Amino acid sequence: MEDPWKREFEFAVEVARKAGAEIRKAGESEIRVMTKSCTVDLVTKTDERVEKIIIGSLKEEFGEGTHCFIGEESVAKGEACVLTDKPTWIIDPVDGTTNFVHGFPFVAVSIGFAVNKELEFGVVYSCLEDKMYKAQKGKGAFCNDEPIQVSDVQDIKKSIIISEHGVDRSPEKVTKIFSTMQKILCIPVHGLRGSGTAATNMCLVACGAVEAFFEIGIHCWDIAAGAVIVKEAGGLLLDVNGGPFDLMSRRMVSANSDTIAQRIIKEIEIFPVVRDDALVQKK
Ligand SMILES: Nc1ncnc2c1ncn2[C@@H]1O[C@H](CO)[C@@H](O)[C@H]1OP(=O)(O)O
Ligand SMILES: [Mg+2]
Repeated sequence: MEDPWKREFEFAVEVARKAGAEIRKAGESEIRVMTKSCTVDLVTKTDERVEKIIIGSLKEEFGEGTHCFIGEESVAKGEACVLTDKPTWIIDPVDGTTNFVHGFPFVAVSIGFAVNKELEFGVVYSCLEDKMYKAQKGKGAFCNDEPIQVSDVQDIKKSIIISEHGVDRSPEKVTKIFSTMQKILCIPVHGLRGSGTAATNMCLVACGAVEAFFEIGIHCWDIAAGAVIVKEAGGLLLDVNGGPFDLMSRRMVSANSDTIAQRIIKEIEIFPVVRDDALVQKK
């Protein structure tokens, strides 16, 4: 079958590479840090500039009328975060901003593309490692052009699981997050990890370095691209309650297999979050 989104996919890879080069360069000079929702929710001029570069390049190439854009920093400034049937780019210019600010070496550019609310392709460029992860629906997943596959480990006791703790430090939420982590750690699993970027975490599931990554609180731009990459590498995505994955719900389990996913889901203590598409628009 003809590939209707080939041009968009190839362009996304090039834009991600260009954005990653900008991030690397910016990391060499002083980084000016600002905050968003709270003192640990960081943003830099680089996040804003790189998002402008990405969206600007895409608009120039594909026009503004037919394509829609959901970008982390544009939403922070009040743009809509609603997925329609139109071709929609879902962008995190700097995933792992806290890592970027501290020089912790995992920072990714994440570009997902959905049509009719279904993800068609995803590109994650882990720019400090120079790893380009990409996948198109039905065409497999790749890292630097080599095919990648999820791990075949089915025994949770032989797994490594990733989770993160987000930016909400209210004691009730932190208690739930750590209680879940404690229960999983004590199954026991081989280890718990976290790279500090959701997009990279998903690529670690996709290439078989870990068996699963789950989180409550992530946003659509953190995981849109990674979702395609995990699926195309043979993995699966679920809601944290075991139901179907919903990109806008801010809840996700990505895993190499249903067995591993269900075992983790048994332990997850769910707490409420406001859906991405329920965020109040400021514009
Ligand atoms: N409120 C939140 N809760 C959980 N994860 C969040 C979050 N806000 C951002 N993240 C993302 O989760 C990972 C670390 O927890 C990063 O990918 C980070 O993306 P960011 O660096 O683009 O903000
Ligand atoms: Mg992010």
